Amino acid sequence: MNTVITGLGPRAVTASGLDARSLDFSEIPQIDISPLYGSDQQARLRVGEEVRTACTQVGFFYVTGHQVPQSVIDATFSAAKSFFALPLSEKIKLDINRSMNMRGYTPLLHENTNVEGKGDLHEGFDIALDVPLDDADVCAGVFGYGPNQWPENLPSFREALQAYHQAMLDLGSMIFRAFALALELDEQYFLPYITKPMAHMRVLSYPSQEGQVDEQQIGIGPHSDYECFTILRTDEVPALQVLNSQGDWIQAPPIPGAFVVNVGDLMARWTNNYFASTLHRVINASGRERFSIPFFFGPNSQSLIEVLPTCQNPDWPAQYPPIISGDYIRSRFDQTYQLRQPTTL
Ligand SMILES: O=C(O)CCC(=O)C(=O)O
Ligand SMILES: [Fe+2]
Repeated sequence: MNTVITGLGPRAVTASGLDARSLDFSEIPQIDISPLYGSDQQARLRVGEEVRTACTQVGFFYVTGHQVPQSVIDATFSAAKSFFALPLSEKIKLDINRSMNMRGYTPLLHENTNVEGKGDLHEGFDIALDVPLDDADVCAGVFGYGPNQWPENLPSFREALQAYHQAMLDLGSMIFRAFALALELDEQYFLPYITKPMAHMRVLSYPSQEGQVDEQQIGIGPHSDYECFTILRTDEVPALQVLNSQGDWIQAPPIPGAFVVNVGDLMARWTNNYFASTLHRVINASGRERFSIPFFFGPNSQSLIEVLPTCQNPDWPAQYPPIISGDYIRSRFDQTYQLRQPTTL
């Protein structure tokens, strides 16, 4: 691995001879991960190299060649539309503020991702790994675990989101394999860390903003994600923007059939800032409602996260002390929840 240590930590250098390509992510790479499902070892390593370049230089990439059935995705968007179309009085019965473990409904403007913002212009519904109340970790109060809550009269919503969540657990473990290859670790390195991941997931609905857009009140204010990585699917409405290293916002338009994957802060920390966790935001000024489904993937709540062995050496000492995954994620959720609006109807 060819790296240069900069004031912001090490950056990857691709072997491109003397030619300088002005990549610096005016483009977000597209990576075909289908070799990860096959047995050609060289092809798998090439996927790892592409993922390494994307994660070190951009922090974002599109994934194609996955095995998530289109029917599972379509059913989830359609279920999300039906749910958000319910009257507020129905949705608020599942208020996330009354949930012990951050599951349920968030009304419009109740979340504030940006400390300086005036509330995010989206509604959401959150689920995560469904862990029963009699589970030992739930009884012991381990952060992030517990049961989901569901609308009573919308069984198709529950079925669709559960199937989508399972598909993301499978795709997420494939992406962790690619991360391991990218980091010159054993391909299975991360698997013991994701035997009981919190695996938080949301369906989001963004109304369109008309006229002059107030930068303090957009779909989602500028933020980085907390976990190791996010797998995002959006409908066909372009609205996601990503900040490049020059400080410019770059459009990340939807690509048919592709997921967007972005590195989160816990992975940046685990890799000693080798992987970049990149700021992003959402502005929907398309004239139509927009739907998206982010799935946030990281280790088991009780995993110890220490800078990876391949991401440190005497010239590149670990910049972070070891931390329990759930403690880190809890601290990030606590910050966001402080900015939430209490629910009033
Ligand atoms: O809806 C999107 O495109 C992005 C959502 C997002 O960034 C998030 O939920 O963290
Ligand atoms: Fe995000």
